Amino acid sequence: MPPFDAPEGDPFGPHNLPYGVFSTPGSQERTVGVRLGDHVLDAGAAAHALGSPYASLLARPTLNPLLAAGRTAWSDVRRALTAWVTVPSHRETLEPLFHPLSSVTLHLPFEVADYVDFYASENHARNVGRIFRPDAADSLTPNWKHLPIGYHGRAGTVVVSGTDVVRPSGQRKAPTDPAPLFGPSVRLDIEAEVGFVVGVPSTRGRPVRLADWREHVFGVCLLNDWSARDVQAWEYVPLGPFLGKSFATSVSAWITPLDALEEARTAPPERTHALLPYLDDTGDEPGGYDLRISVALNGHVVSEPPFSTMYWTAAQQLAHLTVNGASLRTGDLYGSGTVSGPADHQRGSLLELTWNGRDPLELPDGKRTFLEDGDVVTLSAWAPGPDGTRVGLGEVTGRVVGG
Ligand SMILES: O=C(O)/C=C/C(=O)CC(=O)CC(=O)O
Ligand SMILES: [Ca+2]
Ligand SMILES: [Mg+2]
Repeated sequence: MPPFDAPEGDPFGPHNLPYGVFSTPGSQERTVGVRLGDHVLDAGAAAHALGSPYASLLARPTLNPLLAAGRTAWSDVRRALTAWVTVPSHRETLEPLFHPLSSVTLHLPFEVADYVDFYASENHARNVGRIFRPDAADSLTPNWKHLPIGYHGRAGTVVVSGTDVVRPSGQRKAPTDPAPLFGPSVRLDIEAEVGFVVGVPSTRGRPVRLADWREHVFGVCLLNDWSARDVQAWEYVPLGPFLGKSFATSVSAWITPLDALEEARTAPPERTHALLPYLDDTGDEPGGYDLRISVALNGHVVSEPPFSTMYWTAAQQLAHLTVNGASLRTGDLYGSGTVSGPADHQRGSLLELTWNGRDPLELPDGKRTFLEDGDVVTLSAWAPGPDGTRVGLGEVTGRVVGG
């Protein structure tokens, strides 16, 4: 077992070091782990063994204490971890604390406090507008370029990658149906998104400024916002998504710290409308991220959405989320919104990829419009890292089971 020798070019090399929570076979005990190659380092045990002051943040069953500790602690812990896994003299001490990934169970890495989901891809918003509101003069609603649209979701149904998703039941009514029907959704869909994990709380009544985003947000995960399109289309006017999106939201088991994504920072698309001062990022450091997402359905890649095309940045989303004085809590999670690029094969939902079922996908195992029971959806992603490396963002996967 060579845990210190993640092969050259491994997207989970020492330049990455994402955090998760794991347990080993036969043990109920969960603890914070850090991924290196295809191994997990028991971070709390490593801190103890090396006499590090960070043991109290890492020997915990969730990431919440580390999240709450703030940016200086985040950077210090990351620097320490980098040294632990790269300095040869630690090898003997740490070797027994590495576990093969295949031997551990990965858990939901943090206690999710509040969950918000945005709608920040212009390509996605225009596609959905055309599909859901074909008679509207503009595919974007009048507010879209002035504020990052979002809704508050259901934190208690956020599940970790690998958790089965039970097909939801609900009301639906197609325009041609004389009355609403009730039953299992017949338009179950995915949404490929990036999730942002809040570490440091904010004070009620005090909005978080754009410039302070990094003091609050710890890192990113991959997120699949499972959506029942038939339920959504019937229920969403006038208050927005409700039961069509609250039954399950899957997140990846690994949280990549922002510090691992420095090389991936990129400018967002040019703004076409002047922004109010609290959202105006003109002249700021680049607020976008170059994350390359891949969507696989039953093992076949059906889409490759580029996160760099997102119109609203995560900093603008947090500024907007708190501008009314709403406070943040450790463990708050917000989704970027479905990531769709301009090209057909860059769309982040089956709604768009099949144009609401009109144009089925041709897969080796048959045609597909929306999800069928037994289907497995896997989102994965990587970002450019230092010196031509890749930073792996892991994956979020889930299988649909009959309701
Ligand atoms: O435009 C609508 O009525 C609905 C849009 C969505 O379903 C999108 C959504 O959940 C937000 C997103 O992921 O972009
Ligand atoms: Ca969504
Ligand atoms: Mg959801």
